[in-house]
Formats: sequence, structure tokens, C-alpha cells
Amino acid sequence: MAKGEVKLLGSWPSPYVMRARIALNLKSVEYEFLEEKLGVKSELLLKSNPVHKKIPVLLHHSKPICESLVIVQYIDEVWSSGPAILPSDPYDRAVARFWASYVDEKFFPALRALPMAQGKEAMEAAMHPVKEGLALLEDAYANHSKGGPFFGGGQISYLDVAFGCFLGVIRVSEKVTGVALINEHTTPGLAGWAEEFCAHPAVEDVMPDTDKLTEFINRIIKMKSQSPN
Ligand SMILES: N[C@@H](CCC(=O)N[C@@H](CS)C(=O)NCC(=O)O)C(=O)O
Repeated sequence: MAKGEVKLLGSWPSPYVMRARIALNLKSVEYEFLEEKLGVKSELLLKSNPVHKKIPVLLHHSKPICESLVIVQYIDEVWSSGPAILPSDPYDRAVARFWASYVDEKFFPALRALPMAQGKEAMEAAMHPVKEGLALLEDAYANHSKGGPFFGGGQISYLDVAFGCFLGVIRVSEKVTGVALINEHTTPGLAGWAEEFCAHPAVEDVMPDTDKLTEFINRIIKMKSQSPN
């Protein structure tokens, strides 16, 4: 199959969409970005992802691929001549997939609740699982980065993309709570990693500005509080 004709259905604030964009950038794949409007699902989205109706959706020669981590793996397999995203060693690959799944199933749900917590007590309760998750990820970084700047060692790989896409939301949470969640004292490995990750050429243009993302998240929180169902 020719490698051209790549479109991505997404939205700028979405961390999941960012995963696909970073993977495409890592492989230097040109693509058309089709921005979905907040609160409106396009016909193309509904047709392309009828099961979850969520972004991102990658369209490769009009064929849809859904779920951000599936998309990252697809990009890695199709554009295999570019730098590998999944680790080549089966054990390293299993470890990276384990932590990516931890990040989606445990860490992000906890992080997402943080900016919504109202009052000191609720904030402290919401902060606890986030700090716990970051401590686990700090250990994972120490154990698997092999002394390199990234989870994948010397170069960005699967877990960097899977976890790094949430740095924007982490920064918003830090701004809203006034607590440095990733810092030199409690998570020194992650502090250095976050800096390297955000400065990477495949990432810097797709990582949202913290003030703009804060404004967006505040708008969502307000919308949800006005119509909780
Ligand atoms: N597990 C999905 C999650 C995707 C997801 O939650 N996307 C959000 C945007 S960040 C979405 O489309 N939300 C719209 C909705 O829930 O209706 C993935 O990894 O792609």
C-alpha cells in the first residue's frame, strides 16, 4: 500500500490525539489534521468510530484506525523505516505496554479529577492517588530508562508518548492547585524527562500552551457543572 493519504481526526487539547500526532511526527509522516469542534461530533467521526465515537481517528487511505495506542502501534508498523516507537526487545515492549495501560487505567482518571476538586479537603484527597502514581512512574523511569533521557533509553519510545501526552494536564493541575507535582525533589527523574520530552522536535509544536489549556479545561468544568448529565 502506498504510504500517502493520511488524515487525523482530532482536537488540539486532547492528550490522546497528541499521541497520534507525536507518532506521525516521529516518523516524519505528512498528514491533514481535521479539527473536531467541541461538543459536536462530525459525520466523519461517527462513521469512522461508531463504537466509541471518540477522537483520535487516523484515516489511512480512508480506512479508519481508532484508539490512540492502537494508532501509535499502527503508525510504528506502517512507517517501519523511521525510528522505532515500540521497543525491539520483547520484554521491554511488554514493560512499556504494561505502564501505558497503567497510565490510561489508573493514572489519568486520577489526574483528570484533580482540577475539578473543590475545596482544600477534596483537593488533598484527589491529590493523593496522583502523587502515588507519579512515585510509581518515577520508579519505572529509574528502572527502565537505562540511564538515557527517555523511558525508552536514548530515544523517545512508546511509553514516553503514552505518558508524555498528559504533561499538559499535569501542568494545568499544578497551576490550579499551586503544587508542583513533578519536581526536582520528589520526582527528579521525571522532572528531567519532562523537560527533554517537551523540547523534542516531535513534541514541542503539539504540546498545548498551559494557559490556553487551563482556559479550555475551566470551560469544560463550567459546562459540566451547568449540565452534570
Ligand atoms: N481510549 C481512547 C480515549 C479517547 C478519548 O477519550 N477521546 C476524547 C477526547 S480527549 C473524546 O473523544 N471525547 C469525546 C466523548 O467522550 O464523547 C483513546 O485512547 O483514543
